[in-house]
Amino acid sequence: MASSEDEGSVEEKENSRKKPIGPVATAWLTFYNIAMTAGWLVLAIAMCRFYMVTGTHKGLYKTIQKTLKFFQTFALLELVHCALGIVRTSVLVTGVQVSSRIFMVWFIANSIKQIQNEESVLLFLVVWTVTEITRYSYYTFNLLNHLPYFIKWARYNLFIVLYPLGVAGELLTIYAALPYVRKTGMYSLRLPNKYNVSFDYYYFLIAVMCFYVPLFPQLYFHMLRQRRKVLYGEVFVEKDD
Ligand SMILES: CCCCCCCCCCCCC[C@@H](O)CC(=O)SCCNC(=O)CCNC(=O)[C@H](O)C(C)(C)COP(=O)(O)OP(=O)(O)OC[C@H]1O[C@@H](n2cnc3c(N)ncnc32)[C@H](O)[C@@H]1OP(=O)(O)O
Repeated sequence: MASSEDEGSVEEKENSRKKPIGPVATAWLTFYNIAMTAGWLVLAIAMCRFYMVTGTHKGLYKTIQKTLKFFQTFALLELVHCALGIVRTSVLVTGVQVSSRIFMVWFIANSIKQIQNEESVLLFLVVWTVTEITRYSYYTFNLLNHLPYFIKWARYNLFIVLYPLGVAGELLTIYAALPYVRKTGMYSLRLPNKYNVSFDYYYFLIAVMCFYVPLFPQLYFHMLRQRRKVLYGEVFVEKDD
């Protein structure tokens, strides 16, 4: 994940690392990004409609959960894209980002119905939706070589505010889930059992919250570096392992 500025680096060095992707990969990525933009747009419209009709966020998660689970799970393909080398992103950075989202959707929001109406759930839903519409439309227009500046600007500026807000929404939601998890002992394995293994989901969730402390800054600084590269043309050279 670590990358460093190399004083002697030149643009050719950076460009020489850019492997052109073939037409099949380009066609697939274009399809994937259009589908994801559309999916998150559908979610945005469903959220707005729900609020306009009911005047509250209560019940929103239940209404949009199928679409959310489908498109957020589909994002696992981003790991495949990195692993195949058809996008120039680190598997590690993408892995942390995607796994934390999948975890929030499947093991928190989907599993613990009691927290689905929390304001913090609404917060991360709105933040994710704005982020993903911007991000996937950026990738789409970029692949088509017709990138409007406002989308580029939004992709590399909005995250400055949205990332901390999204993280706050996720952490507050996990925090709200703790009492329920402790009371019910869900997903926990107590001794004695035939596997002779004990697992406490409550402490696991506390550990996950702690993982945000070292991992979130890595993602945030990764995005700040991308921002400087894309908006201001600064050249970074990845350290070879
Ligand atoms: C099991 C329990 C695990 C628990 C872990 C607990 C710890 C978790 C800590 C982390 C917390 C994260 C919280 C997070 O969920 C909160 C939010 O998301 S809030 C909303 C704000 N978020 C964001 O803005 C980030 C959104 N996500 C991303 O941007 C990416 O996922 C990320 C990997 C972070 C960065 O993307 P990337 O490295 O790809 O940067 P670029 O977009 O600049 O792209 C780099 C180059 O790759 C090309 N690319 C990438 N993807 C595509 C694609 N789909 N199609 C086409 N091209 C693609 C892109 O164009 C760039 O190419 P080039 O350099 O040639 O221009």
